[in-house]
Amino acid sequence: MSGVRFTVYDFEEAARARLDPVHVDFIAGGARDEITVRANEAAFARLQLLPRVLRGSFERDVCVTLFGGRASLPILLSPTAFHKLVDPEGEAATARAAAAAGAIMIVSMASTVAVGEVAAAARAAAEPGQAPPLWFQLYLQPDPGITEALVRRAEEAGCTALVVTVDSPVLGAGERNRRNGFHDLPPGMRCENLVDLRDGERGHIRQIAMSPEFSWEHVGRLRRCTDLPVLLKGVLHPEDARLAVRHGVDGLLLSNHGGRQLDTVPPTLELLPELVAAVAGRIPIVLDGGIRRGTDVVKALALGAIAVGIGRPVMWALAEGGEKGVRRLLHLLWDELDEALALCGASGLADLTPDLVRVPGWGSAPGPTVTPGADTRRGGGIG
Ligand SMILES: Cc1cc2nc3c(=O)[nH]c(=O)nc-3n(C[C@H](O)[C@H](O)[C@H](O)COP(=O)(O)O)c2cc1C
Ligand SMILES: O=C(O)C(=O)c1ccccc1
Repeated sequence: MSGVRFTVYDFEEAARARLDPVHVDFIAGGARDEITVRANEAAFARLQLLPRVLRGSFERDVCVTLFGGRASLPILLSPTAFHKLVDPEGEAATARAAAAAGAIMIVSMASTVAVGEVAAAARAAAEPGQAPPLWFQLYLQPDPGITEALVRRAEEAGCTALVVTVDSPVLGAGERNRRNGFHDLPPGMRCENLVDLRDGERGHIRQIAMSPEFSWEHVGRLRRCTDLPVLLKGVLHPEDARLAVRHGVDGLLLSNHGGRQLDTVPPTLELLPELVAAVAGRIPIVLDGGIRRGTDVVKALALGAIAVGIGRPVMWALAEGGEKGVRRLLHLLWDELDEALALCGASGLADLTPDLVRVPGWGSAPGPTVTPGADTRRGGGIG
């Protein structure tokens, strides 16, 4: 049905050929001039890799443990809404592919399959007892009862972490959708996690409330209402990262929403060193935005991310070939990552250190935390 896909970009091309252009715009689009959308990918292209040689990296391992859960690769499926738009099985197909690959999937609050069903699909696709962790993303809701009900649904489904998206006090990313008149899910699809939580508005794209009313107090409240690890998605300012730690947040998903919220914010990769310095090892940082290659993963991990997330590539792969498409995508990225490790002389993710990346020209490793040349003596010198 589908041809060989050699790169993430092949999935995008195939998906574009297959999808309604309105849905292509929904997926590809970003806020306003889409400056941040472009900047995310460009930041990875700009950074250079400086590999080590002769490090005996015949056996390589890219497994990662996050909040006690193990994944076969440090690439998470970032939360994306509306998978049924591109595949009839929607998030269930995505979850089967993620589970088969041993990848952590973050189920969107705006999923078109209920989180309990997504979890069941993941369990069914994994080796017995081997289902990789499933996390749940949510937007705080003005009615605290709705927020709590969502948390309970995620817990009951067996999700092992909550990801609270805090970059959406209002919904961004509107212009392409407005131009296209894309405001509603088509008939037969709806945000299944919200069903029965409130009346009316079902199937409407805005049935999820986004509100600028929230403050750190609400994060504290959520923190107290669950034992699950809580991550914040969309913290960009280092001062907010410090506040997150102070409010008992367990991790950050450093994200600019794929350039879909505030336009002209910096690419996430460029913010990573500052945020790593701000949290100072107290909580892990996952980064998303613009990851398209194994070398992109290497760069993010070298600069201190524990793992990365992918958003659009998952949508493209699901559109291209359903469950199998997402499986192929994850296999392809795993393969690229493994190759990049080998070429960098790394045997594992711990070998990915800041000295492996450089800014062009005369640069040393980027970011304020890194002293030029500081890592060159790692593992002992020859003298
Ligand atoms: C079609 C689409 C839907 C998204 N839906 C959500 C969502 O429901 N919740 C959320 O927190 N982020 C959402 N995001 C943002 C992603 O989680 C992620 O931050 C972003 O896509 C990463 O950038 P990338 O697409 O370059 O990989 C969405 C992104 C896209 C492209
Ligand atoms: O499109 C998005 O980026 C997004 O986050 C979203 C959230 C809820 C419903 C639809 C899309």
